[in-house]
Amino acid sequence: MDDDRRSPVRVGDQACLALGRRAMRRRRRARTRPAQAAGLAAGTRRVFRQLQTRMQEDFRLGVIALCGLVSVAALGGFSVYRFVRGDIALGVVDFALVLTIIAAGVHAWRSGDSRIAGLMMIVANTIGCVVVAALAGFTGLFWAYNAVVMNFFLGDRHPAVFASMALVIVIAFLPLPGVEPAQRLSFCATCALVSLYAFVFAARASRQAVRLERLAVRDPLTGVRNRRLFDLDLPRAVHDARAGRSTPALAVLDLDHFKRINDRHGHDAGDRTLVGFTRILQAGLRQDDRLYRVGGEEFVLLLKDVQVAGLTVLIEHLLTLTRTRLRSPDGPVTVSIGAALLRPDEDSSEWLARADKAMYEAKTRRDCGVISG
Ligand SMILES: Nc1nc2c(ncn2[C@@H]2O[C@H](COP(=O)(O)OP(=O)(O)OP(=O)(O)O)[C@@H](O)[C@H]2O)c(=O)[nH]1
Repeated sequence: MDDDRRSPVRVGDQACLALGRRAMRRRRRARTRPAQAAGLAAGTRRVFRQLQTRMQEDFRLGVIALCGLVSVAALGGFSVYRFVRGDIALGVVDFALVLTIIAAGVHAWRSGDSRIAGLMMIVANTIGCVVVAALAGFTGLFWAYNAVVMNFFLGDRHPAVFASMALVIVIAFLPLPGVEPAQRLSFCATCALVSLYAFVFAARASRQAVRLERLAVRDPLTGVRNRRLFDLDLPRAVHDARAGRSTPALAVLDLDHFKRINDRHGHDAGDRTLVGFTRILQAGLRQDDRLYRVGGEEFVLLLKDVQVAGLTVLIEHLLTLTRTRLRSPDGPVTVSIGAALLRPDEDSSEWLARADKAMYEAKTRRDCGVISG
């Protein structure tokens, strides 16, 4: 009885000891693990995080990456299989497709231009399908269904429709080894139908995606970019500046005595003033300048390429535009602006804090701009 009661404890003890020994071994290994390995793991995690973020932001890049990976694995496998079986020509085609998909993926990742990469994959898919059908005959035709569906997600609808039509027409007339006319007809009809369904689905999905994207990044009242997008764009601007691609500046704009408009004339009058303000600002900005609403009556301008002189002129211009054009039921409205050019050694939050501080300095006088030194 005693033994029975003690035995689970003993087993537990042994298990604990074993766990303890394992933990000690792990700790010892961890102590001796070279710092390089830790650095490599951190680097890999960083790349995965970057990949995840970019794929979430760019729908097409996500499709290219995921479909690309699956296609590379599948076609790579087929390529090896074909070489082993002695189908050198088909093996070469599959291998060329794998290389094109990798090249397209790398291009999309490096340049951020997923459109060209998608187009490259559409062209490769279509030509690949035709060549495979011409070489393999009936069995080669099945790859076309894959390709036509993928095309609608890899690129815009127009090139995808064009590629699908071209594929069906070419297959309809191409001499194919061992393919009966009825099989060919059946393939062309089903492939055209699959393309049509893919087109309808892709068109709806892309409309929804655009709508959702707009809802996610735009301020519903004024239609300008929102705080969420600003939080994403700000570190990107710092990154671009570090890479030597731009000399950016930030300007924080805060309407003066805005509460008074709300209090005296109601919230709707305040809303109309905010909308009017954004219209006026947008009229005075360059195409590359980005305007965000980050709070109630607080806006931020992210300017891509600017120097102190240009920034001074722009701020003067915006102060004048607002003072002379923005009207509320309470009379003319003014704005206070604080700005800061990015310093080489600061991060995004330090940069924003400097621009914010400059705005609070401007607020002491109102209808005024201050550029952080
Ligand atoms: N109409 C309207 N008012 C808003 C909105 N968001 C915030 N507010 C109001 O904006 C006002 C901001 O007031 P304060 O921060 O005191 O600023 P202010 O009156 O402009 O004062 P100064 O900035 O010091 O000149 C508050 O009354 C908020 O209720 C909005 O979307 N619409």
